[in-house]
Amino acid sequence: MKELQHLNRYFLKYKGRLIFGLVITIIARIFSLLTPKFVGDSVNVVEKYINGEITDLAIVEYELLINILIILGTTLLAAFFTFLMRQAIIVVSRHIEFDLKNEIFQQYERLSLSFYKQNRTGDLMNRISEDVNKVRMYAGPAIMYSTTTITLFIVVVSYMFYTAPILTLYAIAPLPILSVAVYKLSVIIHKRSTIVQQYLSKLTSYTQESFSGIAVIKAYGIESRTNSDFTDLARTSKEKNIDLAKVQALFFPLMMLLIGVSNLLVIYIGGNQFIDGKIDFGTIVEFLIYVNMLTWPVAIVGWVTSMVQQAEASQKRINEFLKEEPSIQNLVTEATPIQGKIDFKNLTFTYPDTNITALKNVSFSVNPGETLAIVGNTGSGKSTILELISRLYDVDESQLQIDNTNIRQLNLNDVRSSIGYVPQDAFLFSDSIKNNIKFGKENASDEEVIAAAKMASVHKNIKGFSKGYGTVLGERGITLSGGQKQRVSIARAIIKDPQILLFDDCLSAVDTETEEEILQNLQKISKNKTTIIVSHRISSAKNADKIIVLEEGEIIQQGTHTDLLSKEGYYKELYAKQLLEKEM
Ligand SMILES: Nc1ncnc2c1ncn2[C@@H]1O[C@H](COP(=O)(O)OP(=O)(O)OP(=O)(O)O)[C@@H](O)[C@H]1O
Repeated sequence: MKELQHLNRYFLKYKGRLIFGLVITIIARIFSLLTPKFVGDSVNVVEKYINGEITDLAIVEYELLINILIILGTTLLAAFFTFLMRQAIIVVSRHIEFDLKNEIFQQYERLSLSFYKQNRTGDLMNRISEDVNKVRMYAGPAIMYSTTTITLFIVVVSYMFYTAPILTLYAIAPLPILSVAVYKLSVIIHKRSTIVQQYLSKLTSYTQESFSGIAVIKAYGIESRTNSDFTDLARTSKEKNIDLAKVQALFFPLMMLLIGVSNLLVIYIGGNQFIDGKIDFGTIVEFLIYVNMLTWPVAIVGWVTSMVQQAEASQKRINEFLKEEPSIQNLVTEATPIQGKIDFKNLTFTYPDTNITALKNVSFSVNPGETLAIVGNTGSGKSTILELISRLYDVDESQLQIDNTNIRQLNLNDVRSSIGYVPQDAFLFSDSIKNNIKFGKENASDEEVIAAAKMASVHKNIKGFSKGYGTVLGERGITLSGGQKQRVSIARAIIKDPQILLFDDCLSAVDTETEEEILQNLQKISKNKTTIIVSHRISSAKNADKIIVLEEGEIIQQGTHTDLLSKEGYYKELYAKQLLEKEM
C-alpha cells in the first residue's frame, strides 16, 4: 500500500464527498438488511395461521400487508441510497482519475528529451491510461465494495448470531473458503490479464507504426508481410485472451457451488433445529436470504484484494515516472532577458545515451543582428549545435554561453521563449493552418498570422486552399507538401518574433527561387536578431555573415562566402558541385 499513499492527497481533496459516500453506503446497506427480517416475520405469521395459533385471517392479511409495505419501503430507500452511494464514491474516483491523468501529463511535459529517448511511447501511453484506470478501481469500486462488505458483515453476522448462533456458524463456514478461492483466482486472472495487456500494447504499437508508415509499406509492396506479422501477433494475443477467459469462466461456477453448500447447510441444520423446536420456520427463510446476501460481498473480498494489488503495481509504475526529475533543470527563477549573443567555447559534446561524440572542440561566436550558416556532411553535428542552443541537452561548464553567461545560469523559460526553432522535420499538428502558425504566438491576430505566412512565402499556397487558413491538416485533413510544411513551420517561428532564430535545414524541400525569397524576407526581419541557418545548400549559406563548415563534429573551415571560395576545401568543392548541378 506504500505506493498508493500517493493518492492520499486526492482523498483529502475530496474528503467531503468521500465521507458522505461512506456514510450513505452504510445507510444503504442497513436498509437493504431489513428485508429478510420482514420476510421471516411474514413466513412466521403464515405458519402460525396454519398451526392454528392465529385463527383470524384478517389479522394475517393485515400483518402481511404491513410487512410487504415495509419491505417495499426499505427496498426503495436502499435503492435510493445505493444510487447516492455510487454518485458520491464513483464520482470521486472519476475526479481522482482526471487529476492523476493531468498530473502525469504535466510531468511528461516537464521531462527532458532524453526521457523520451529511453522510454517507448506505448509505455508512456499505457501508464497514463491503463495504469490510471487500475488505480481508479482502487479509489472507487474497491473502497465502495469494502465498505459495503464490512457494514453488511458486521450487521448481518451479529444479527444472525443473536438469532441462531449454531446455525450461523454452519451458514458462514463456506464463506472464507469462497473468499480465499476468489483471491487465488483473481491472482491468476491478474497475471493473465497483464499478459493480455502486454499483447494489446504490442498490437497497438504495431498498428500505429504500420499506419504511420503506410506510405513506405505501400511503396515497397510489403502489405502481405505486414499482414502476416499482424496476424501472428493477433493470434498470440487471442490465445492469451482465451487463457484468461478459461480462468474467468471458473469464477461464477465456484461462487454458485459455495452458495449452494451454504444454502444446503442452512436448510439441513436449520431444518433439524426447527424440528427440535429451537428456531422458528421464518428464521430458516431469513437465513437463506442472508447467506445469499453475504455471498457476493464475501467473494468481493478476494476480488478487492487483487484489485488493490493491481492498483499498487500500477501506481508503482506511475510513481516511477512521477519521481523522475528532468535532466535539464531550470536553476534560475528570476527573469534573465536574452539579447542573443551566442558563444561556443571549445565545446565538446557526447550524447549520453549513445556515447556518440557529436561535437569536438567547437568554437564560434554570433552576435545579435548577425547570421551564421553551418554547412557540412550529414551526421557532422549541425543539428546538435542547434539542440544545445535550445538547451535540449546540457554541456559542461561554460562551454556554451548566451550573452556572455553560461547557458545553465540563465532562466530556461527565457532561453526557450527567446528562440524560434524550425526543426529538420517540420511537425504540424492535426489542426488548422492558422492554429499551427499561432502555435508560435498564442494570442496572435489574423493579420499577424498572414504577415508571418507571407514572410515564409506560403501565403499564396494557403490562399489557394478552399478553406484558406482554416484548412485542417493531418489525419482528418489535407496533407501539405514537404516544402509547404517547412514554410508553415518557418511562419510559426517568425510569428514568435524571437531574439534567436534557428533554422535546421528547413529550406531543403523548397525550390531555389522560393528559398531566395524567404532568405531575403528573413534578412528584413532579423535585423537585431541572431540567426543560425543549417543547410546543405550553398545558396542558403552564401549571404550569411559567417559560415562554418563541420566535419565529424569538428570545424574544418570558417569565414564568409568570399573567404571560403578563395580557399581550397570542402566549401569550394560543394559550391562547384552545386553550380554544376544547377547548370545541368
Ligand atoms: N539524440 C541523439 N542521441 C544520440 N546520438 C545522436 C542524437 N542526435 C544525433 N546523434 C548523433 O550525433 C551525430 C551528429 O548528428 P547531427 O544530427 O547533429 O548531425 P547533422 O549534421 O545535423 O546531420 P544531418 O545533416 O543529417 O541532419 C550523429 O552521429 C548522430 O548519430
